Parts: sequence; C-alpha cells; structure tokens
Amino acid sequence: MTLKTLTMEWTGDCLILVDQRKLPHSKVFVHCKTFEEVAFAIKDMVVRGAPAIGVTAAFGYVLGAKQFDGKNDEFLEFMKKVRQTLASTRPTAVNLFWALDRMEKVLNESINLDRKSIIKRLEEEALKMAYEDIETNRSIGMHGQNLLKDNDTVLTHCNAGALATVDYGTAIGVIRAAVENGKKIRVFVDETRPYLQGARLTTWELVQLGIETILITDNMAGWVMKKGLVNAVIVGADRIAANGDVANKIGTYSLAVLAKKHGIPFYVAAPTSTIDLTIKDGTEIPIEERPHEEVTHVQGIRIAAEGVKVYNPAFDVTENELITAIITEKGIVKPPYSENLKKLFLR
Ligand SMILES: CSC[C@H]1O[C@H](OP(=O)(O)O)[C@H](O)[C@@H]1O
Repeated sequence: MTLKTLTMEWTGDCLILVDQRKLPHSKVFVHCKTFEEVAFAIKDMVVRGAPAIGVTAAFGYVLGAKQFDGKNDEFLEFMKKVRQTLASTRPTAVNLFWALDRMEKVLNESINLDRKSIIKRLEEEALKMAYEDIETNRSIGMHGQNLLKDNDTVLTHCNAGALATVDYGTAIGVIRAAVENGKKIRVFVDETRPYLQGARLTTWELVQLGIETILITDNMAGWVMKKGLVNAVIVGADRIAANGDVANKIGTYSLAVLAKKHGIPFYVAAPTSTIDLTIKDGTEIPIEERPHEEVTHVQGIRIAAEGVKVYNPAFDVTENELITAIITEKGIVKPPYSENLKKLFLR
C-alpha cells in the first residue's frame, strides 16, 4: 500500500516530502531513504506541523528498520537508536512521541517474527496512522464547522492546514468543512513571524481552495479584532495539557488575550493524539527554541544588525481559561477541560 498527499508520499522504500521551506515560491521535494534523512527533514522543518511530524517520524522508523543489517540480537538496540534520533528532532509537538510509541508497540509485539514480517507490520502501522490522520482531520472539520455561520470571518495563525498534517488540516480543516457545507467564509491569515507559515503556507493552501484570504502581519491582529472584522479565531495545537492549556505557534497566546478582550470566540482544533494527559498543565510543556537566524534573517536576507542578541521560542502556551472550545475528531470539548478531556478517552 502507498500514500500520496500534498504533504508526503510513501513509495515503499522512500518518503517524499514537499519542501515546505521553499513554498510558495517553488514546489520541490526532498527524498528520504534513511531515518537520519527523515530526522533532518523534521528538524530543519522541511515538514512541520504536529500531525505531519508524527506520521513522518513513523515512516522514518520504518526506514530505520529496513536499514538494519546487523545480527538479530542487535536489532532492538538499533531501533532504540532510531527512536532516539527521531525523538530528538523537536520537543514540543507530542504527536512525534505518540507516533513513535505506536511504532515501538508494534515492534515489540512482532519482535519474534522474521525481519521481513516485522518491517511489513511497521509499514502497515505507519500507513494506518497516515490514513487515520486524514479521517481524523475530516472529522475535526465536520464537528468544528458547526461553530461557524454563513459569511463568518475567521482569523487563523501559522499553518494548521493540509501541510501541517497528512492531508486536509485541522484548523484549516474546520474552515474547509464549513465551505464544503455551503457557508461563505473569509479568512484573515497572520503571516506568523519568524518562519512565516501563515504568509507562505496557509495563504498558498487557501488561495488554491478558492477561499477568500486576507494576509495580515501579526501585529495587525488586534486592530482587525477591534474593528469588529473577526467572528472567530481558530488555531491548531502542538500539545494540549490535561487541564486544557495549549502549546501552539508563538503568537497564539497574544491572539487569545486579544480575542478575550474583544469577546471573540477562540477555538483550538486538534486531534486527540495532540492531547497529553500525562502533563497536568502548560507549564510542563517543553518549548522549542530555534536558530537565531530565523529571526535575524528573512529568506536568507539579514534584516537585523550584526551582533544583536535573539530570543526565538517557536511556541507559547495559552491558558485554558482563554480557550472557548477545543475541537477534536471525537467532538467539541468545552470547559472544564480537566474533566472533559479525560472523558474523550473513555468514548
Ligand atoms: C496542525 S498542527 C500545526 C501546528 O504546528 C505548527 O508549528 P510548526 O510549524 O513549528 O511545526 C504550529 O504550531 C501549528 O499550529
């Protein structure tokens, strides 16, 4: 079985990723034939977005198993190294660890089979995860679109579209589903400095979908809300703590505070694989800090003085009291999140 979407293609021995560092200027692809190449692709953000990172790592795990050519009793040790290499790429999106846990479980359950059968089972699990993600996103969209009315204007941040997942998207999935249900939706897209996922990726997706898209710089969001131009804010997530605190792209917290101030509903769209019940609140979520060059340069051109210091947290945490509802594939979760997120896993 194979897989081919906007974000990735699995051919059986190669994971082909659209190079999101180069979009929208050029649509080029990175071919990964080893787990090391997959790890680099995640770390350097060839591919990014919590669900996309998880499934990419799953295929990286399969490639690692295929690469092993040592003695049988060294295989498990080798696969531990594969997991460690993939797990060390980016710390915030819990989907990465959720996906690797799923792959490791299949490995442990099939370890007494011959190597070919083990690899086959691992590949089946990665493909199952990939196709599940597409269905999950469509379900998030189906639930979430009920929160939007015809002629609503939505503001979104970063990219939580098809490119951040295996396909369809989470926050953008809600917008797509509303449009597919006949609603006219307009979208304000935050450019999302410093990596510009909004300006480069979300606008590219929405324009191709024929959805009215208005690009703004991040510092315009408050004014747009104050002018009464926004009916709802919808963002993705990288990790949701047990109490409903949400880690998402840097700038999300500011949007949530502004939305509260202006009485605008603030929704988070995420699969249950992004919920991490092992951590009680957002203070425990590891926040990735990325290279200074992402701030001092834009597309390789220096914009800041030489010698300047830089602080570049890639994510922030939005406290649960600022979140109106969390949209998942199992339905819409409202406060109290500590109680209601747990219930999701009992369904
Ligand atoms: C659907 S998850 C998308 C989520 O991931 C992004 O982070 P990054 O581009 O650094 O991987 C951002 O937080 C999005 O909301």
